[in-house]
Order: sequence, then C-alpha cells, then structure tokens
Amino acid sequence: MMKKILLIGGGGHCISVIDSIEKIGTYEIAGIIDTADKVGNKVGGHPIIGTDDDLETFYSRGITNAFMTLGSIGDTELRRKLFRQCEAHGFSFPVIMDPSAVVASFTTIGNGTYIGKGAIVNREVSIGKNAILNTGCIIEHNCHIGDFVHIAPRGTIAGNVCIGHNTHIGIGATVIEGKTIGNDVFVGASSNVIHNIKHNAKAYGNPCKVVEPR
Ligand SMILES: CC(=O)SCCNC(=O)CCNC(=O)[C@H](O)C(C)(C)COP(=O)(O)OP(=O)(O)OC[C@H]1O[C@@H](n2cnc3c(N)ncnc32)[C@H](O)[C@@H]1OP(=O)(O)O
Repeated sequence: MMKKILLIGGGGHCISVIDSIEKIGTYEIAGIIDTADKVGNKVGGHPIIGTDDDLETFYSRGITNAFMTLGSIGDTELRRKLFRQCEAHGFSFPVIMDPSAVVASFTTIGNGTYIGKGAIVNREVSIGKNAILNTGCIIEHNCHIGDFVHIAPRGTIAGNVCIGHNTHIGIGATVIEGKTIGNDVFVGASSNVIHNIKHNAKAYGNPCKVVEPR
C-alpha cells in the first residue's frame, strides 16, 4: 500500500513536485494545504483540502508524511515557518528525488529536500534540509549546501563550494570552484560568482557583485 503524503503549498513549485511524486510511485498524494480562499481548487489534478490550521487533524487521520511544495525565490521565511509547524505536529519529511535526477554515492541529503528533473549531484556533497535543487542544476563534488537553499533551474555549482542557509542561486547562475556564499544571500539570474559573498547580500551580474545588503 502506498504511504499518504500531504503537500504544503499549491503554487507552481507544487506542480513540479507532484509530477516527481507520481513518477516515483511510493506516495499517494492525500491533498494540498494552502490558504482558505483556495480550498476546493485543484493543483496538478490534486485538491486543496485545507489550511495550516488543519495540520493536526490530517496527522491524527493517519497522514504522517508531508512535503513542502511552497516555492521560494529569495524569501524562505514562510517555508521555514510551515516546516517547523509540520515538524511540531509530528510529520515526517522524506526526500523527493525525481527519477531523472542523478545523485552520486557518499552524498547526504536532509529531510524535505526536493531534487528536480535532470538535476545532478556529484560525490561527497552534503545538502541541508528542505532545499530545492531545481530542474537541471549541477552540484559538483565536495559542495556543502545549507538548509532551505534554492538552486534554481540550470544553476551550476563547481566543486568545493559552500552555500549558507536560505540562500537563492538564480536561474542559470554559476559559482566557480572553492567559493563560499553566506546565509540569506540572493544571487541573480545568469550571474557568474567568482568571489566569496558574505551573509545577507543581494548580488548579480558577470562578474557577480554585491549590489545591496538584504
Ligand atoms: C522554476 C522557476 O521558475 S524558479 C525561478 C528562478 N528565478 C530566478 O532565479 C530569478 C532571479 N531574479 C533576478 O535575477 C532578478 O533580476 C533580481 C531579483 C536580481 C532583480 O533585482 P532588483 O533589485 O529588483 O533589480 P531590477 O529588476 O530593479 O534591476 C535593477 C538593475 O539590475 C540589473 N539586473 C537585475 N537582475 C540582474 C541579473 N540577474 N544580472 C545582471 N543584471 C541584473 C537590471 O538590468 C537593472 O539595471 P539598470 O539599473 O542598469 O537598468
């Protein structure tokens, strides 16, 4: 029998995750949690069945797995809040990895992390919890990726890079080998990171430069 899973957040990212879950075949999607005005709507063919006020009820009905399908482009606060809330109710967060993704050996992946279509994670990498490794991104050997990080589609991270918690690497951006990017950093689309970036910064361009503290 398939295990039931509750999806948290019914936006565009949810559609991507639904496709991966359906392809994996381990979990039956019990429904989606979103705001009250959206209850009854469908996302990717699955119904929005309640709000975060109903988490305890769903858990008590035996839906003990959850997955964060709320996306983030920069601000991870709501994702972090809802993740904490779900954990407090007892939900387990699996790793969801699309069958087309490739993850090498000796790699650790935190609970609730999503690895999207065609993503490649090379050997001896650590990925934190609740990260999004989006479509076609590449994480090379010996990288450390923090909690709640989003590597947007086609983001390319060379070997031995450290990326702090809550950081967003924009669509198509690259980070050269050995660089360190702090917590709460936003790297813009198609940027080319060739220097370290400290915490709490917004940076973009080629070469990528810090434009403002966040
Ligand atoms: C599945 C999915 O869809 S996941 C989606 C993933 N999406 C992303 O990663 C999007 C990332 N977003 C960006 O890169 C955006 O351009 C942002 C957030 C950096 C824009 O930041 P803002 O401060 O709002 O910049 P704004 O749009 O006002 O532009 C300010 C200046 O910066 C420049 N600029 C903005 N973004 C970039 C960039 N990525 N690279 C180079 N220059 C940029 C603009 O051209 C503009 O220059 P100008 O003042 O000379 O005209």
